[in-house]
Amino acid sequence: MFLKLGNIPTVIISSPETAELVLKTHDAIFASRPKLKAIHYISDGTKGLAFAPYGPQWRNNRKFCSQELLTAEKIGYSAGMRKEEIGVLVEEVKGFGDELVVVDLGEKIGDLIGNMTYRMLFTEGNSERFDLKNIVKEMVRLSGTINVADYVPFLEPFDIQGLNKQMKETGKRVQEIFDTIINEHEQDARNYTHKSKNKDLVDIMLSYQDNLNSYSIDRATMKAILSDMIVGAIDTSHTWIEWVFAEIVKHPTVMNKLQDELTSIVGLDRMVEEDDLPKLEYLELVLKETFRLHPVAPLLVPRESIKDVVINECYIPKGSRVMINCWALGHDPKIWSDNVEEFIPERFIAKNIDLRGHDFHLLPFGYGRRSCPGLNLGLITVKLIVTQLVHCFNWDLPDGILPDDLDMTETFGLAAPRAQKLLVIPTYRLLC
Ligand code: HEM
Repeated sequence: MFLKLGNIPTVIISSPETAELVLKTHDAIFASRPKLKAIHYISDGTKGLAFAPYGPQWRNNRKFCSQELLTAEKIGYSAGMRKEEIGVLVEEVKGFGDELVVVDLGEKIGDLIGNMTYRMLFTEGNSERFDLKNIVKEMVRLSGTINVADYVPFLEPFDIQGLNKQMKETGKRVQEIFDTIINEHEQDARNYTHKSKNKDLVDIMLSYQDNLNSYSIDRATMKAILSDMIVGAIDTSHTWIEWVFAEIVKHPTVMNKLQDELTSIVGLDRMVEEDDLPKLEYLELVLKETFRLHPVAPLLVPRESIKDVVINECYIPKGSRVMINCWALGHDPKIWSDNVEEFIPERFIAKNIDLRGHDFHLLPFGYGRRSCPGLNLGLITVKLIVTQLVHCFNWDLPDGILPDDLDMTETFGLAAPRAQKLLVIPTYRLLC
C-alpha cells in the first residue's frame, strides 16, 4: 500500500512476497532509518545503531555491539547472572506459599529483564537512585507515539501535541543518568576498582575511547548505544513473554503441554538451565504462535529508502518510509487458514518456519542488514523466563475471571504490549 502521510511517501507491506523483495532482494536500498524527532531529542540516535542512517558509523557500531556484547560466547558469560536474577524472582514468588497471592506478572517480568539488561550494560541493577524503570518506560512511550511533526516537519515549532517538551525533558534526564554511569566507570578505571568485577559494556566502550588507530567511540556514541541496547532489549522481550503468559493462562491445555515437556526433559527436582532450552520443541511452537498473533514490533522498525526503486510496478521514491506490517502477515487467512484468530501452537508442526528468520511469513527479528543483532540474547531471555516460570509454578486467573473473559486488547507503539495488567495467581509445583 502506498500512502502520502503528510509530506512523507510511505509504503506499508502486508504480503510475504513483497516483504522478501524489500528485506532481501532490495535490502541495501531499504537499509536506512528515518530521522524521528523522538530519537533526536531523547538520544543522539544518529550516533547510535538502531536509528543511525545507513553508513560507516552505523556499520562500525553494529559490528562493535555484535562482537563485544551479542556473540554466543559473550552471552554465555552472563548465564550465571541470568540464573541469579531469575532465582531471586522464583524465591520471592515461592515465598507466597499457599496464600494465593495475586501477582502483576507483567511488572515482575519487566523488572527482571530490566535488571538482567542493566547488569550486562553497566553492572548495576535497576538502582533506585536512577529510577531507570520509569525513565525507560517514558523513552519507549515517546519513541512509539506518532508525532505529527515526523510527517509534516514545518509543524515542529508549534509542538501541537506537546511532545517536544516531554522529549527534551526525558532526553535531558537520560543523558544525565548515562553521564553519571560513564563518569563512575571512568573513576573506577582510574582507581583500578573495575579489576575486581567482570567487564560490562561501558568498560568495554571506554577501552575504545580515543582509539587513534581504528574504531573509536566518543561519549555521545556511548550514550546512544546504551539507549539503543536498553530500548531494544527490554520492551521487546517483556512484551513477548507477557503475551505468552496471557495465551497460556487462557489456554490451560497449552500450559499443561509445556509443563509436561519440561517435566520429561528437566524433571521436577530441579530448575531449568540454559542448556535445556534447545531440547524444548513444544516451547518453540508456543513462541511462534504467540508471535504470530501478537507481533512484538507490529510494523518492525521503520526503514527509509536511500534511492528510487520500482517494486511490483510501484515507484517508490528515495526517502520513502517503509513499514512491514507483521500484524497483517500473522492474521492473513490466506497464509494461516480460517482459524487464524485461534491460538493453536500445533499449526507450526508441519511448517518449516524458524524463529530466527529466513521466512517472510513470520519475522520476529526482521531480516537483512537492519535485522535484530540481539536475536540470540532475546531468544535466550524469552525462553529462559517463560520456561522457568512455567516449570516452577502453576498459573491461574484470580477468582471470578474465566479464561474466555481475559482482556486481550493491545496498545500500539514501537512494541504492542497488553493494554491491561496480567494478574495471575502462582502455586509452586517443583519437588525441590
Ligand atoms: C525477543 C526480543 C527481541 C525482539 C522480538 C526484537 C525485535 C527486533 C526487530 C523486529 C528489529 C527491527 C528489524 C528490522 O528492521 O528488520 C530489531 C532491531 C534491533 N534490535 Fe532487537 N529484538 C529483540 C531483542 C533485542 C536485544 C536483546 C537487543 C540488544 C541487546 C536488541 C537490539 C536491537 C537493535 C540495536 C536493533 C536495530 C538494528 C539496526 O538498525 O541495525 N534487540 N529488533
